[in-house]
Amino acid sequence: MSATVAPHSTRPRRQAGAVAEKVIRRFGDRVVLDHLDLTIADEELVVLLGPSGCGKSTLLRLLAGLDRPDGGRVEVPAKRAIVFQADRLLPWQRVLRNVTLGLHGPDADRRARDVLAEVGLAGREKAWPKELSGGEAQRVSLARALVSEPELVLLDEPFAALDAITRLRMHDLVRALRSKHHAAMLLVTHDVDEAIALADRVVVMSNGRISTSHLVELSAADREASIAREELRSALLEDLGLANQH
Ligand SMILES: Nc1ncnc2c1ncn2[C@@H]1O[C@H](COP(=O)(O)OP(=O)(O)OP(=O)(O)O)[C@@H](O)[C@H]1O
Repeated sequence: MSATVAPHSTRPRRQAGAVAEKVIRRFGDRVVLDHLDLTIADEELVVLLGPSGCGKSTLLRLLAGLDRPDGGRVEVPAKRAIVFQADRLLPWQRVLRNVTLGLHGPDADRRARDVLAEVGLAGREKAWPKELSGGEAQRVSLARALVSEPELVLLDEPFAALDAITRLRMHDLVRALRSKHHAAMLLVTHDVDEAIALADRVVVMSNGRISTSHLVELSAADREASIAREELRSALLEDLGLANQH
């Protein structure tokens, strides 16, 4: 079966933040993605959960354009950004240059400074990556992703290496950035609580496909504590085969 990867911008009208249709990805004999379908609406934040090794990063890499499917169709906007678990900053460049990397134009520095201020790092432009905490380094990674105003942001376990308090601060930051940047987002995590805290929709992957999809129509307060939250949490744990865990 042939595979296509089409940037939206070649089409007259954009349908959604991203579309994966009947996507297949094999590594040797192993079929990791098996006719997977997923649509992400404009400005929607979808969280992807699934057991280790089920193919979450493989899907993200396809949507980022870092890999190609063996079959099916991937339709994504031309402007995309990806943030990984490890910050991947260039150690020999200061914070500002790490953010302007790949940016062109006379206002690149100003835009980078603005986004650094948004992520709470005003005044740290001249710092070296080795001088940053883990949370600060991931803030720089977010700034680098957002500075080009992408229409799709892919986040592969971006907060997994951070301590619990820093992680909660990063959730606040993602919520604040969303209201300003209006990108569609797909965030991979192993953390059901993180999924409920952030998602418009949580999708669960198993056997190479999206097996379930849950809209999260909860207020900010209800995401913290409510019966609906606990019901969603139980449903997600069941989907993941972790129903006996609390
Ligand atoms: N380049 C590759 N070559 C061969 N096998 C690969 C390659 N990339 C991924 N795989 C395999 O595909 C499967 C899915 O990997 P992937 O990293 O997408 O899983 P994941 O769901 O993101 O896992 P985790 O939650 O542990 O990060 C794994 O069995 C992995 O070994």
